[in-house]
Amino acid sequence: MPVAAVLEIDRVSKRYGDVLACDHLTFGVRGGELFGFVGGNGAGKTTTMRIVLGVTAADAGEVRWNGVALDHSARRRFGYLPEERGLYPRMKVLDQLVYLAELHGFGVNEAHRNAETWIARLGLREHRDDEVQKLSLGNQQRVQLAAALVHEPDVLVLDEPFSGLDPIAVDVLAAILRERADTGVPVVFSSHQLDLVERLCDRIGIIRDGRMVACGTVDELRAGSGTTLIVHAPAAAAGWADDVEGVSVVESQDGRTRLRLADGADDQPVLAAALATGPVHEFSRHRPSLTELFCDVVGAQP
Ligand SMILES: Nc1ncnc2c1ncn2[C@@H]1O[C@H](COP(=O)(O)OP(=O)(O)OP(=O)(O)O)[C@@H](O)[C@H]1O
Repeated sequence: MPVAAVLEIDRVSKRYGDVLACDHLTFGVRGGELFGFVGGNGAGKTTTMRIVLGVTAADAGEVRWNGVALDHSARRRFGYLPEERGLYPRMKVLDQLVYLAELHGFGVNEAHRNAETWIARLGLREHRDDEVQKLSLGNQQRVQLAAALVHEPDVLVLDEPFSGLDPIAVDVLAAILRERADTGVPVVFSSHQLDLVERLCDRIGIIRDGRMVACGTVDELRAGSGTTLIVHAPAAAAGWADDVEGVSVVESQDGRTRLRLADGADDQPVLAAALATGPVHEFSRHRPSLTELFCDVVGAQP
């Protein structure tokens, strides 16, 4: 696979009646990268992934793989976990995975080998001869994941792959996705589990109303969010920081105040104002979590 392998979503738009599900949406996922695609309910994640896989047609824009607009044969090399899980309910797990690998051009022996490999990796050995419809939801999800992986795809696009998995399966899948990325595959997945996304992903894109509103590493997202200060001054009366230039109070409780420092503003006047109230037990800069960054970006007025 070329080093410059990249999946590009370029100014993709899609309208459903009054709803603009994707609005000139643009981002790229490089080979070897784990990319977390996050956004509130109805933000446009599933629509974007469907467009990437050709399940839904875009009104405008283009999706490219290695610089070339995607066509059917390129998409055959993609692994896709759709939101609407699409397995054959009465087919047995092993048969289903072998069948899917064969559909993607694998010979029968290789298809069997791959199917058995993913059945083992995803903890499905005891279910390999069960009908999919008889499995628990979490185990059906594991089969669906195996179905996305069984043909050794060049690109992975996974719509909420972690949903419904128990904590052990979450760890197994996290390791699998990292491993796939380490072989040069671009991996993009959506999730509402932001702690997991923060822990796992190299870069993250936050989508709101069909538009990419923040994209980068967690540190890059933090850099764009301004500085948060935590001050613990037990004797401070309410409103102690109101007259300090360049800060706004986010919340204040029991002498502990969280403040937002404007870009370029000096934090020392804040410390001086806090000391003027009495003892200061804590004065620190807070590194916001992805969940906090997400709430800032998604909760902000357009
Ligand atoms: N087939 C459709 N017909 C009409 N509207 C649609 C269709 N598919 C999606 N939409 C609308 O497009 C918008 C984006 O939906 P989408 O499913 O892409 O969001 P999402 O980010 O995946 O949300 P969630 O996190 O809830 O799964 C929503 O307002 C949704 O109602």
